Amino acid sequence: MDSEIALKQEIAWASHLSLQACLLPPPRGGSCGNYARCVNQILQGINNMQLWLRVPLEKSDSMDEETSDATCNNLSSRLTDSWEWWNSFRLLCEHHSQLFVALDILSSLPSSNSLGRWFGEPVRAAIILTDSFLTNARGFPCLSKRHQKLITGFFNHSVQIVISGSLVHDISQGSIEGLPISNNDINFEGTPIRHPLRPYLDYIAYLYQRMDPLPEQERFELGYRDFLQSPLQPLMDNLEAQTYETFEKDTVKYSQYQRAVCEALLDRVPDERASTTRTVLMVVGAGRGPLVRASLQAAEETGRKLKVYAVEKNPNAVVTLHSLVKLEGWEDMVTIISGDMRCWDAPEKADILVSELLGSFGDNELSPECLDGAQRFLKPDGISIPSSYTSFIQPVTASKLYNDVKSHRDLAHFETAYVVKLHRVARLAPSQPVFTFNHPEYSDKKSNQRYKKLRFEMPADTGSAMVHGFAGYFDATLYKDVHLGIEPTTATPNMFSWFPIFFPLRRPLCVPMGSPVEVLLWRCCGATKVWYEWCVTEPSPSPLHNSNGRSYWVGL
Ligand SMILES: C[S@@+](CC[C@H](N)C(=O)[O-])C[C@H]1O[C@@H](n2cnc3c(N)ncnc32)[C@H](O)[C@@H]1O
Repeated sequence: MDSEIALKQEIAWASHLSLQACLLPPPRGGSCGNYARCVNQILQGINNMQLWLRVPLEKSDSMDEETSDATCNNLSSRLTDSWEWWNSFRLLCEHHSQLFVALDILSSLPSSNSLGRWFGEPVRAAIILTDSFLTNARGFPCLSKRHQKLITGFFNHSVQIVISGSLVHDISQGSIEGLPISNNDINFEGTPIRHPLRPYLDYIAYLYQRMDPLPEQERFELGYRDFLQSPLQPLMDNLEAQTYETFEKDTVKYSQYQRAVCEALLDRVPDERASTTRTVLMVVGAGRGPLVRASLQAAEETGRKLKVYAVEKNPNAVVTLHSLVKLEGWEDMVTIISGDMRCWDAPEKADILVSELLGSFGDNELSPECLDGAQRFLKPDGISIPSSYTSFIQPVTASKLYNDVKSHRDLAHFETAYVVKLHRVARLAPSQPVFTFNHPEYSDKKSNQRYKKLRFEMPADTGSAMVHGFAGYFDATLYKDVHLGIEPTTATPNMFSWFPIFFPLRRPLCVPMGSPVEVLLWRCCGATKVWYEWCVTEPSPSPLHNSNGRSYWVGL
């Protein structure tokens, strides 16, 4: 019962001071269920108060103690890792969005995979005990390489660092001398004073200062981290000027396209015919013209002659496209077509078809359906850039995303795929390919419907984990060896046009250590829409998500 009394005292103190957060000591010898019940009452009773549950980053003796509570008894016999304790606790609190974790960092650390799980959990603070510090050659505190890496990871995830314990390093000789003295080190009489734990703080500050600054693009994207966005619908909707403007800033994407067009032109037109052959290239879904520019630059670079058709269905973008062609003096080379590529009656056939109709999950902006229409006017031996694209998924812990979806309190939001700059997530297993589309595709049996069953095995030393959904990516082959994509292991460096996609699960899936995760995904096509359905079958079945596209679909 000690811990319950401590808990009540802590809460009383915190609410008296109108604190926003309160750090809960772990229950010692008390009842786990009763403790959770108490926390639930507080979470319900005090609006907006955050409760930070203190969990050791190791197996803790307190967890093995006999308790009177059945839940806790079962728990203690099963527990091999403190994540399980936290998990049981948050299940008892129904994934409450105000319940957070403060991790006690001890001198030994679990494996990297085991640690990695915490980056998808709501960790607010890391409490480093002074006896976890090592001693460097000069007698000062320092941390092991693994601890340093962990702390840097916490900095990257805005986890507050707390130093706790007593001074266990004898640094009397070098205390003040040689170290900068801040105003906080001087008392009102001007005499230098130091907090006894100051050497530990200095070391943590040193680790922070040593970190590489965020690249400019990452800084720009800070506000998008873990923020759920609805995917674009460039076929059904007309994109706004601002959206095109953002696309056009991504020079990496266009230089990959330029490289692909260069290689295609060189393959298609040998040097001896370069001055006599004019290649017909069609940019389908030209937007405001960046791929037209990249194609013309490729022609100049390779010394090939080009005739370009720019097909675009968004009338607003077509206006800008006309201005661009006039401004650049491309009138003799570029013909603008205002209309939908699926029903355009082309006056001639194309040697090369260039498009960028890709979503975060590759086919989710309906590139397959659009290019099916466009391949009618590609020569039988013509080239499509991209020539193929594949989607990928992997299971993730993402408690913040789960709570954000849950906050809408409806089914539809749990059956929607979101575009999101993933940050506070733990990627639990390597990603695997889902659906592939090739272009052109002349097969009689051609269908854009797909079905895939995937089985993910988490590394054995991860332990148990919580899956809140699946992160999705794509990789596209533009032409031969030129690719672009966002799949984490092969992602095109410095390209920022796409964030990953996230398929949530209605009920978070608890995966026991060593159990595989089996997931089924469908791409379904109707007369007016395309949609995905998904479910999990192992370790325990989930409901089928988005049956018949009832919650989320992409309009044709
Ligand atoms: C993702 S944007 C790419 C725009 C531009 N190519 C770029 O890279 O910046 C896709 C463009 O294709 C256009 N689009 C989509 N489906 C189309 C269709 N069926 N026919 C013509 N244009 C289409 C959209 O209006 C949009 O401008």
